Amino acid sequence: MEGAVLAQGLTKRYGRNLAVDGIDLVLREGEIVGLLGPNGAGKTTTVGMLTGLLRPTAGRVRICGHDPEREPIVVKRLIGYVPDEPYLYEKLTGREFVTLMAELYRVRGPVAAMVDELLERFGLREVADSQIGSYSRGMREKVALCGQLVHQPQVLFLDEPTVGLDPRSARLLKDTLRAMADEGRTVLICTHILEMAEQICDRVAILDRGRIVAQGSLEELRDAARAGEDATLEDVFLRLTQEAEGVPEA
Ligand SMILES: Nc1ncnc2c1ncn2[C@@H]1O[C@H](COP(=O)(O)OP(=O)(O)OP(=O)(O)O)[C@@H](O)[C@H]1O
Repeated sequence: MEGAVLAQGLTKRYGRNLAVDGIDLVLREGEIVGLLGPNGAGKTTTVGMLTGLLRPTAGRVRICGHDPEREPIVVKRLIGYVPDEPYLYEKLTGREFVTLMAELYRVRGPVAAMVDELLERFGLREVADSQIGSYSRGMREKVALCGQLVHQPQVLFLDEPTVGLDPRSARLLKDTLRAMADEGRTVLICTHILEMAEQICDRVAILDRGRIVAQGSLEELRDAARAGEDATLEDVFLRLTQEAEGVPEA
């Protein structure tokens, strides 16, 4: 079963630095998966390869059965990707930007109404006709997200999605992602915010120095880390990443 996202032996080497070291990952339809790991663990590099933006040194990627290297257009239509610092056109208004994204993705149907609905949902109606250059950090994140939701991607990749969001917007994002998953879509979230992963992810994979050191539901990770029932994801995360670094337990 290939799932919505498949990585097999996925590897990226930068010179002598093995940034991603042969990881295997399967994401199924309808699940929200968190990719967690300390700084420099290889999360962004992994997502770069899954989205076809970075060429793997070795290994195989499939998105809904398609190869991002051989079928880049097909794969780009299927996915959405919001990087941690999205590239935005400062001179465009929010409405123009999301409309442009809809056009690039050849969205059919009532595009203007779809764009309005997204901007409204993310509380951007009042700034919809202002230039993105004047937006706050959170507004920029939200408009970038709208630009990647307008074509209703089958798989959505988000890098550090809630960093600039206020609690209401973070909640809205979580509800939106859950609704997507309920429709059978797949979401991969790279995050440092363990609370967010705990609240929203069906499953997490913990990446450390380019390797997946554990993956599963929070309960499964608690078992893997031999942590007690009341252990938080933070406890589990610290224990697993410390073990991988050979740091003795306190
Ligand atoms: N373009 C590049 N050239 C050389 N090395 C790189 C490049 N991009 C990433 N790396 C290295 O690859 C490793 C993984 O980096 P990556 O950005 O994927 O980590 P990350 O888990 O996303 O980190 P963070 O949480 O800090 O964003 C790091 O050692 C980094 O220095």
